[in-house]
Amino acid sequence: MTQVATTPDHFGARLAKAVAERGPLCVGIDPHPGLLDAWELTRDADGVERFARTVVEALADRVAVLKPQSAFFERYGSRGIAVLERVIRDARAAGALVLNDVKRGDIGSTVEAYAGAYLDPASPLCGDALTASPYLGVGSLAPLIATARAHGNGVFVLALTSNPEGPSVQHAVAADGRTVAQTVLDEVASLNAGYEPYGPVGVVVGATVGETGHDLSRVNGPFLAPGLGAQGAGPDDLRAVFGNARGSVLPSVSREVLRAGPDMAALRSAAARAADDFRTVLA
Ligand SMILES: O=C(O)c1cc(=O)[nH]c(=O)n1[C@@H]1O[C@H](COP(=O)(O)O)[C@@H](O)[C@H]1O
Repeated sequence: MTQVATTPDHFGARLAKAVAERGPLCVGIDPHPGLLDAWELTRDADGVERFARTVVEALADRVAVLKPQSAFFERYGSRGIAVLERVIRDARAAGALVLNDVKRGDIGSTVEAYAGAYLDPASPLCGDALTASPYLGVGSLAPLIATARAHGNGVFVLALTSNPEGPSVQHAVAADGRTVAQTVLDEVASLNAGYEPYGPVGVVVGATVGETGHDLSRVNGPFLAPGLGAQGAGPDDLRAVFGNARGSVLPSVSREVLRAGPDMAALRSAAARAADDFRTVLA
């Protein structure tokens, strides 16, 4: 876990390059039943496939990161998972980085299997990164970090989530006086030490969380910032939440952009507008 790689193709470098070229934006592919209705698609694997493939066709050649939310595919069983496989493959082929939003966390020996499923190129579900939950201990995620490093992929660890229930766990104070979230931030910082422009282990900090008093300055990794749009936060909140760390923020929106569909030109303009707004605030 102390190995440091600063080769240009580690995930931090790949993400920084994608953001520089395409703008600071991650678009979530979240085929909510209500969105399937609005797009006049069926609430089944066929509907999800049409939905997700439209997003990929409209956006994968222009946004930095696409983030399929796995549960919306899993709920349709093996056919839904097969759709997810194709979405991951096609989005990456069109040049987007794919962040598998699976929020996995378990004992280390099982985390090893998740690493094989989502971060090893031998798997049909392999993306460029995944979301992970640290509540079995950040150390339990070691197999994810090792597999990510081995293949130039990344991991985004939940720290200060965008939902209102998050602080009851994440602001809890541990025996050493730090909050749970600060412990996560500090452990991730040590995993990213020595990397440039930043390391392959990101953290999730919602744009909704306000000024929490946590120290974000040492993470040396990307910040995934959901909570924008449908959950109420706007671009200006990024300045308040991230302060001087805002140069490493990857804003993430799902419904706010997806509601513009199914028209592909409308999806593209919604994404372009969001990327422009975020670029201005994060500069
Ligand atoms: O890890 C995430 O992506 C995530 C973390 C978090 O703290 N809050 C959060 O909303 N998300 C995800 O980000 C997306 C937000 O969707 P919208 O509210 O529609 O933009 C959903 O897929 C959530 O599961």
